[in-house]
Amino acid sequence: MKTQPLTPAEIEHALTHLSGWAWNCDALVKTLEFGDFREAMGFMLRAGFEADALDHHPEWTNVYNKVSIRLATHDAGNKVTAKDVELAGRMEKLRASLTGRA
Ligand SMILES: C[C@H](O)[C@H](O)[C@H]1CNC2=NC(N)=NC(=O)C2=N1
Repeated sequence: MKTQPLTPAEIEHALTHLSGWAWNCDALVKTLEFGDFREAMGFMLRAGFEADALDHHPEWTNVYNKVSIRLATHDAGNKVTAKDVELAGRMEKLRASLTGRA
């Protein structure tokens, strides 16, 4: 998998498949909202295992039912790579399956 930074055009294209995600010129970012703290923790546990399996780890914070996520690749100068796009996609699938929302 490509680990050099993606081009702006590649990132913009990836975002068309990642509903609610934004690119802040360094990272892919999104704040996810769950029904309650327990549901947010369920997401973090599952997403954490996915991240570890990919050997690619998010920066994230949790406040009650919200999880704010920032995805960038340290090994690529803290820029967005295909690994960030892959992890964002896996997180979206998990979020949809846990919340029942598309
Ligand atoms: C040695 C190990 O593969 C690296 O440190 C991995 C671990 N997790 C990582 N996570 C993220 N977000 N970026 C990285 O460059 C990265 N590198």
